Amino acid sequence: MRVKICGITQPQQSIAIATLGATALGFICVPTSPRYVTIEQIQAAVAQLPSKIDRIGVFANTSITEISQTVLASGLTGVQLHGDESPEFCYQLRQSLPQVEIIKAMRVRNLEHLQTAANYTKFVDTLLLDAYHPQHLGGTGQTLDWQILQEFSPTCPWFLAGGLTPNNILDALSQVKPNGIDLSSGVERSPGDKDLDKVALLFQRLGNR
Ligand SMILES: O=C(O)c1ccccc1NCC(=O)[C@H](O)[C@H](O)COP(=O)(O)O
Repeated sequence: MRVKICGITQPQQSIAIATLGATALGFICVPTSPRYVTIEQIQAAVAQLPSKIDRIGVFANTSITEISQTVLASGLTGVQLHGDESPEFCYQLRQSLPQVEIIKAMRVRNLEHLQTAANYTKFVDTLLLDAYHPQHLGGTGQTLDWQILQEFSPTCPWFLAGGLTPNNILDALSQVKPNGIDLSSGVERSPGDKDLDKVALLFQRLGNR
């Protein structure tokens, strides 16, 4: 199973988290986020990472030009779209960045909204389901209603996100079967400062999953 730890801001933490078992690290490229990192900070954080670790830039409601420039300058291997991007936008982004993984995040409000995920699967590599919050785009610590996800089986791989912690991860995975999980505030001391003890506990609880 893929494990993405999102909202990395410190180079030493990126190496430590990869060593503990993360398969992907997420870098927030949304300027209003307390976890925002510049291109230079991403370059520093990925410089020493083994090449097998996916480096995902998280963007929201920005232009294809800005995303492409950031990806090319910082060596990101994937883009996570966390705003209100349309399927058409995902298609256009794929034309600009054909080698880069495109992840569309859905901030799930209800079952009806979840059904719109099917509109994206032709144009993206991966979906990510996060909790909806009226004021904040992500990193909120709010959990999804896992019960409504029990039947969710899109035609592309997907990540479960939203309020996951070392304490609730096994409960979540007993109810839903995603291809990957994504955690941010549940393994943090404060926004952008990851708690390596919590990250270690997460991987201990995950065992060989
Ligand atoms: O984390 C942020 O600050 C953020 C800001 C704007 C857009 C997206 C953001 N995070 C996206 C993520 O992938 C988080 O890992 C995801 O929302 C889950 O967060 P959490 O509930 O804290 O585990």
